[in-house]
Amino acid sequence: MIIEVKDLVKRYKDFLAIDHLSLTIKEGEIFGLLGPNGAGKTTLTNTILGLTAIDQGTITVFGKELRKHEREIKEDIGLVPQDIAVYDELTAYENIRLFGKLFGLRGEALKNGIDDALEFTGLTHLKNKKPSQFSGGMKRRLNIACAIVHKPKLIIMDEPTVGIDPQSRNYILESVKKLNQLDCTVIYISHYMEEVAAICSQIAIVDKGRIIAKGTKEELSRLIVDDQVISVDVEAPDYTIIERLKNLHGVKDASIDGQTVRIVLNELKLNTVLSTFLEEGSTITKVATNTPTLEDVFLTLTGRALREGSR
Ligand SMILES: Nc1ncnc2c1ncn2[C@@H]1O[C@H](COP(=O)(O)OP(=O)(O)OP(=O)(O)O)[C@@H](O)[C@H]1O
Repeated sequence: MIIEVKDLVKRYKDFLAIDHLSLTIKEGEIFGLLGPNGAGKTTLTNTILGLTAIDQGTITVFGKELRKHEREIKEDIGLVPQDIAVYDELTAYENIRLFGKLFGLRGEALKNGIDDALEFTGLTHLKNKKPSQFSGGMKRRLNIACAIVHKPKLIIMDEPTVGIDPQSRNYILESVKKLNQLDCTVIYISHYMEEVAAICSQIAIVDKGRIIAKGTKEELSRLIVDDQVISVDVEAPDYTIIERLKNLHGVKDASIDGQTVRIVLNELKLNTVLSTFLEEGSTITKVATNTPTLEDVFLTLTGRALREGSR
C-alpha cells in the first residue's frame, strides 16, 4: 500500500471536516477522489501531505508513519494545488528550477529534472517566457511541471482542470495517464465525474468527510444496479418478439414502447438478444445500452446531485 489512512478525524473548530475516515491506496493506481464542493477532499489530501494537523487517526505513506517520517515522505510527493502557485515574475524555467531546488535537487539532477518536466508538459518552447503571458491552461501545465521536477513516486492533483479550455484539459488528462505509466501513483481530486470515470483505476466517493463508496467505475455502478437495460428500435415491433425475448435466459423483462423494445437483463447477452430480433425478421434501426453513471451512484447513495455548479 502506498497510503493507509485509519480512523482519521479532522475538525475545524466545531465543524467535522473528516469524519472517522479510513482509506488504502495501492501503488500504481490513478486514484480518484470524487465528491461535491466542501466534501473534504482537499482536507484529506492536505492531511496526507502533513499540511493540516489531525485530531485523531493514523496516516502511513510509503509504509512509514507520517508523524515520524514527514520530511522524507514529502520528498517523494508532488502536489498540483487547486490554485495555481507559480511566480509571475520568474520565467517558466526559473519557476521549475525554484521548485527543484526546494526539493533538494542540484547540478545535473536539477537540470535534467527541469528539462524533463518542461518536455513532459509541452512547455519547452516557452521556457524563457513568464507565466503572465500564459493562458490558464499553460499556467496549469507549468504548475504540473513544478510538481514533477523531482520525479515523485506519488503525485496529488487537486482539480487541475478547473477553468481551462478543452484542449489543455485533454492535455492534462493525457499527462496524468502518461505519468502513471512512468510508475507514478496519482491521486486525482475532482468533482467532474466524467474525468474521474475516464482516467481513474479506483474511485472513492467522498461526502461530508466520509468515504461513502469505493471501487472501480464498474464496481461502483454495480452497487446500485445489477441489471442492464437495452433499448432496441425496430421498424415494426410485435408481441411475438416480446414473448421470445422473455423466454431467454437472463432476460428479466421485455416491453414495447412505440418502435422501441426495452429489455431488462440481469446478465448481459447482447448477442442472443440481437439474434432473436434477426431470426424474427425484424429490421433493427438503433441499439442503446444504459449503464448507470457515477452521477447515478452518488445520487442513489446520497439523494443529492454530485455537481452543484457547472464548468
Ligand atoms: N481552514 C479551514 N477553516 C475552516 N473550515 C475549513 C477550512 N478548510 C476547509 N474548511 C471546510 O471544510 C470542509 C471541507 O473542505 P475541503 O476544501 O476539504 O472540501 P473539498 O471537497 O476539497 O471541496 P472543493 O471541491 O470545494 O475544494 C468545507 O466545508 C470547508 O468550508
